[in-house]
Amino acid sequence: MTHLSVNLNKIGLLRNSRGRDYPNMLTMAQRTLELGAFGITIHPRPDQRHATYQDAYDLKELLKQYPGRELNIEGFPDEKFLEVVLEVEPEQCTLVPDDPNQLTSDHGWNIGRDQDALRPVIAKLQEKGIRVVLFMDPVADNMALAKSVGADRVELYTEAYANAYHTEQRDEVNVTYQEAAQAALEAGLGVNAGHDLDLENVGLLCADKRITEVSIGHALTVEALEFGWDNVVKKYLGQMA
Ligand SMILES: CC(=O)[C@@H](O)[C@H](O)COP(=O)(O)O
Ligand SMILES: NCC(=O)COP(=O)(O)O
Repeated sequence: MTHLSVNLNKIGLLRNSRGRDYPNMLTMAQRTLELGAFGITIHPRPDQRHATYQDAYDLKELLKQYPGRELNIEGFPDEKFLEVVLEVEPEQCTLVPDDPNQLTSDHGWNIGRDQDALRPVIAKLQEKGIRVVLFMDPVADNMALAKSVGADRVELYTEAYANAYHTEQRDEVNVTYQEAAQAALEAGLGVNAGHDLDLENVGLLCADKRITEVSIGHALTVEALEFGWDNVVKKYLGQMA
């Protein structure tokens, strides 16, 4: 079974849009873990508009109550990010080549260009026992390079797959991802996947069992609204009766 790590960035975004701690990140993480999710993912960006660095510390404390479950911290390895991750010691850290002001993640690493910067960062994280994942476009030929800089896993960036899912290109694009996953496995890497996965598209991607873990946040939050909205509106109408 593929592991599900629920990305709580959008809970952070909602919380940060008002001056109080609602929704509460830890409550939502606890509910998620109690429901059986394997892990919690956050992606604190430099402006902390989603998850904050403090969330990383708080979630690590919570995860101690759930042995065998994992905290995955994603982000660009700038000085502050690395300081936090090395202190928090999550089970997994996913390095993502985001610019500081990027709306959302939109490309994988160019390892040929960035290998000299990545190698020492990966080694430092691994010294703390942290599993290191590189966010990668689904290019089979680049998987051996990811292994050569020391990564433990890759995370395949799945926006292109999600975009193709409702088109005639779906199967062809899925094959591209499966080939990239197979190349990663053959290079000795584990395979994660994420970005724009949702209830409709995640099944096909994971069907061939090459993918160990998916992290899902944006669509999961929207789907929670979609599936919960009618119920809650009815409850309010009940209060007005
Ligand atoms: C690496 C990746 O694909 C995710 O971290 C994604 O960027 C989710 O973050 P947001 O929902 O905050 O854009
Ligand atoms: N690594 C991807 C992730 O954590 C969540 O991406 P999304 O589901 O918010 O697009």
